[in-house]
Amino acid sequence: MSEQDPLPPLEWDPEGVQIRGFSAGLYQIEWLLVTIVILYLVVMGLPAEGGLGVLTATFGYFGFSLLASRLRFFGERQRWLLALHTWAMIGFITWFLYGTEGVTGPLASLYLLAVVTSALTLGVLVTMLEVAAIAACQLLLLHLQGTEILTTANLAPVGTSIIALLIVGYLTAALVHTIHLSNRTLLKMASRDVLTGLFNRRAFDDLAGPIHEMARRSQHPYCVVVVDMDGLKVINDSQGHCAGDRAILDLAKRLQACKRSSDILARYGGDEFVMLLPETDAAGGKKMMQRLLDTRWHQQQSISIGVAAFPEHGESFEGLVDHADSAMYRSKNAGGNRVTDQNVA
Ligand SMILES: Nc1nc2c(ncn2[C@@H]2O[C@H](COP(=O)(O)OP(=O)(O)OP(=O)(O)O)[C@@H](O)[C@H]2O)c(=O)[nH]1
Repeated sequence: MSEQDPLPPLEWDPEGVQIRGFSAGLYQIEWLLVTIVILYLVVMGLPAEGGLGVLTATFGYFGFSLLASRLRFFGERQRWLLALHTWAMIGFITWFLYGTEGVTGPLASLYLLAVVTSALTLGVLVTMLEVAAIAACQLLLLHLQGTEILTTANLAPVGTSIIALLIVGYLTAALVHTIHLSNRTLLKMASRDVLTGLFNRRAFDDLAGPIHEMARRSQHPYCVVVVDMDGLKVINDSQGHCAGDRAILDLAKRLQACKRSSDILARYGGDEFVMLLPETDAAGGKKMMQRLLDTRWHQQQSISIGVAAFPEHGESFEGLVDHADSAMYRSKNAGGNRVTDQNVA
């Protein structure tokens, strides 16, 4: 609804967005892995024993990563697809090390690629489990090379590399977690009004979009209500801005208390509030706002209210907000403290 991007929509999930974005770019890490492996084979030559197996595994892995990057069947469970990629990476690296120089070779650090991929997307716990799996793979490699694994001297290189993987994995995952938290805080700040804590105008427009779409498809009604305080300037001028702020806060609380949980309430600006009432026609919206006007509080603080409903007063959301706004001004011009709908001439 709102044209003023680039703020993300309210239902924006920074973690989900990051995972989807990372999945789309994952092939770059896998191609880096394959490129390093191929460069190694070009420089060092194919191992005399099992060279064909190493080459087949390399191209097999390359084919897998190409295929897996096209997979979409995991849908929302994109995490599992990412986990599958990292397991395949660990499996391939282990196989490659087995066919070449084993855990003591320079390419043992390739496990870092799998650990960083996991830490960026799958969280601390899964990453630590993957490091444990890598430790098991390294011990298996030592064993397959015929090395006695239960000696301190032989375990030391594996221990050193596992500690490095643990540190990198843990710190990366912790950093990503902090970034998600700050993204959430920023999103909250960008979508809330500072004084009342209600949604701001942009957030309201974003939330209204899907509700309008659903109502349009099902032809179910919804109602837009514009509420404006009467005489806030007088309060500000006579009692000061703090009193004006208190009056705005008070109204926000009352509107909050009168709405249903599915209704959306926002501060549209200044002393103007807007509500969206799903599954409510104009008569229902008017009745609800009249109940609010009938409470004792409004004998002290006057408000003007305008109501417009979909589909009876218009087919576009923006049009309905305009209609509710004009209806609100008609309430104000008629003396305030009343609710008017779009039908009133
Ligand atoms: N205290 C306070 N005042 C605000 C805030 N936002 C806007 N205002 C002031 O509220 C006043 C609104 O003025 P108007 O739009 O004329 O509204 P009004 O005085 O309620 O008059 P009518 O709407 O015609 O009844 C302006 O003086 C704004 O500066 C706010 O957050 N706090």
